[in-house]
Amino acid sequence: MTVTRLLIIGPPGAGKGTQAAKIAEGYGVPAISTGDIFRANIKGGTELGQRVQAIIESGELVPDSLTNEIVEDRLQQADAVQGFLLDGYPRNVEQVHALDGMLEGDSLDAVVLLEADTDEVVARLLKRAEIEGRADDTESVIRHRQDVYAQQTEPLIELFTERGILVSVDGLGGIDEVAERIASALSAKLGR
Ligand SMILES: Nc1ncnc2c1ncn2[C@@H]1O[C@H](COP(=O)(O)OP(=O)(O)O)[C@@H](O)[C@H]1O
Repeated sequence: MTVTRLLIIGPPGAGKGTQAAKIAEGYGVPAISTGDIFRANIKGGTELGQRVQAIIESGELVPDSLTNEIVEDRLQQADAVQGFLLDGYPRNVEQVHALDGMLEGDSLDAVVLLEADTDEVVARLLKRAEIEGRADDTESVIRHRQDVYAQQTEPLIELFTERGILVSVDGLGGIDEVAERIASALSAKLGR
């Protein structure tokens, strides 16, 4: 059995969620989004949802201990044995180390960096806010999420480059155009 372990990273609004679903389908693995897990819990009014709601609405990161625990549980579910595509996790160096521990010596096969220019992504997110009404899609929270990304998540680019698994893709363009770019860059990297 070929196990495919992937990660997609990029600034808020780069289109990770949309592309994550397509990549996951292509490789026959589940797309696991920490943001989606948190939002589902907020919507469902669970204890976890209540704990994270204010944090997410402010654009801060949920504490690592809590986030790591959620991902560890999710990776133990049956559908993740053949691999997975992580979206939105790990998001800082501490979470990378936690994930390394969860994988017990196995490693990610590739990390897709979806590149997007700040002004472009702010415009996209404000447009999405009108349609989906995500509570963290106001302009000031969007700007804050971008600062958090620059400070905490951007350092991972160098880390994954050093590991030789980073694949950078230009996120500008139509959904299908970007999806094709990712698919060809990934298959070149993975050889499948
Ligand atoms: N790995 C994570 N660690 C901590 N907080 C997270 C993580 N993933 C998601 N979150 C929380 O959920 C929010 C939304 O994340 P996400 O859905 O990935 O959207 P985006 O990347 O567009 O900001 C983040 O701003 C953060 O508060």
